[in-house]
Amino acid sequence: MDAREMKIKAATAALEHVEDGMRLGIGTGSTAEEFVRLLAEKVAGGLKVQGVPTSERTARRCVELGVPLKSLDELPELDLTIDGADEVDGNLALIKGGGGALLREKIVAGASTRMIVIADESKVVETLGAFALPIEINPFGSVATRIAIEKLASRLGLTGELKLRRAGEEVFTTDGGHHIFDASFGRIPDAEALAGALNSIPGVVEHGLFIHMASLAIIAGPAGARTLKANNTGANLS
Ligand SMILES: O=C[C@H](O)[C@H](O)[C@H](O)COP(=O)(O)O
Repeated sequence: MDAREMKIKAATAALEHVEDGMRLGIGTGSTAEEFVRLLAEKVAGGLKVQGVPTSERTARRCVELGVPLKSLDELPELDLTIDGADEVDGNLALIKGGGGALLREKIVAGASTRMIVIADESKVVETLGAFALPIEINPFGSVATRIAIEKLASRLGLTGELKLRRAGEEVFTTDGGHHIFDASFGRIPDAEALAGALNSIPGVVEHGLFIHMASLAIIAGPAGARTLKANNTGANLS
């Protein structure tokens, strides 16, 4: 099974959690896009859902494929969000934001009763941090914000490069008009402490640590899909 087939496998299993009439948060990224494609087929077949997209990219894809959309202001309470991740640990703590959608993803997941993560086995780690942590910042005072992040991380025993994300020649700009530092801290033993600390820096808009947000991860590997719940419990799906 190649990488795309694994994403499809996870997205297919996630679709089983979608029920008629649901208000659905719809994630961003290549795995979430497989979910959108499969969801659109179900919608064409009569399934009634209302989706809230986590990015302009996902919104465009939903419109192209005919998935009905609402804004989060129109639909501020959601039943379920299905989204991808860059890393997942055994307690379902996540790193997200590789596609730059972390802020809207976190707002949408926070407005949802449940969040299900879909990913392939390559995303599962023992300790978060091999993937550089996206930190969304306000462009104003970004040098001061960088220094504040570095000082604070160092107090937690973390050091590493903070790379300003670029899109070709330009600085990458998020849907919210912000910039992103990708922080290569390496292993993050206490993600909760880092998350809290980053939230205390005024120039930090949001960070890609999603802790205690997901209730289930559907992980697809060459042999099939399995579920992962907090504290390493879960089951094989096929
Ligand atoms: O900002 C992007 C998101 O957090 C994505 O869900 C994450 O980067 C995973 O994307 P993919 O499914 O393409 O690996």
